[in-house]
Amino acid sequence: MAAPQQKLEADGEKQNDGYTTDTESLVHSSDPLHPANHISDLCRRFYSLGWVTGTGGGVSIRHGNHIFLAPSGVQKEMMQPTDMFVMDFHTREYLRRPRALKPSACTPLFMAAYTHRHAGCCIHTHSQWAVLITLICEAGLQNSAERNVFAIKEIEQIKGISRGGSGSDEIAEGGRKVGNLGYYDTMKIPIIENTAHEEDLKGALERAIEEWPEACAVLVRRHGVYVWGKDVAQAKTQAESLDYSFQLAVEMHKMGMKWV
Ligand SMILES: CSCCC(=O)C(=O)COP(=O)(O)O
Ligand SMILES: [Zn+2]
Repeated sequence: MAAPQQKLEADGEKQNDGYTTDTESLVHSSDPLHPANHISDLCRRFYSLGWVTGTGGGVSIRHGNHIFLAPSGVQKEMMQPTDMFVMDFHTREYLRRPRALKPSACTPLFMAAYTHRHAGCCIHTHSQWAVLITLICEAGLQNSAERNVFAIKEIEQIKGISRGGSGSDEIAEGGRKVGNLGYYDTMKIPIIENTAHEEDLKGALERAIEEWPEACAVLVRRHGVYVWGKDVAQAKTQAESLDYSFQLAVEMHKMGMKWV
């Protein structure tokens, strides 16, 4: 006869560790592209790029109506699939909450990208290139319109950036252009001011998303960048293309060259 704990597990009933055996299937998969596995893998890769060091930054994936989120304040490159939180997109209720962990403080920001841009993935980096470019814009540009946006053109890598924010639609609403930026287009990424607590960035990030409908990212001064895409591949391509552009602009600035 099964012991009481085994009986509960067999029935998928609520255990005293905060989640049911049913919810465990949300994070167990042999598929490396399953969101729980994918987030763990991406964070290890992003750690080596300096994007998620010292527990900062992170990645979230939307899979149907399930939002996969990492825990807060943990070493992101050490995470396991079983550390993931899973939230229902519509009810905002957690379907799975690992015991003794808190969901990422970036959760309201990731949710803004899912809600307002129909994103499938959102990446938050603490890349030093992102931080430096916000400082250069702050220090070098007197005009507030220029101070609060990073703009660059005639750099091949901006072809990795979608014209339409998330790039989720073949024909964008409101007559917006589709596809990726061209060599002679100008890529513009808004910059918002940092706040004492990550979650307090939500209002400014939502305003920037509304004001810049073609932007696929928002820079946060002295902090990093939030980048999204219609799926993981697009979010990752855009995060890489942006980081390349930030680094290039910083190096150009050091050589006294202008990037626009
Ligand atoms: C040194 S990390 C400070 C918090 C932060 O900016 C961040 O991106 C990480 O938040 P999380 O809650 O996901 O650890
Ligand atoms: Zn952060």
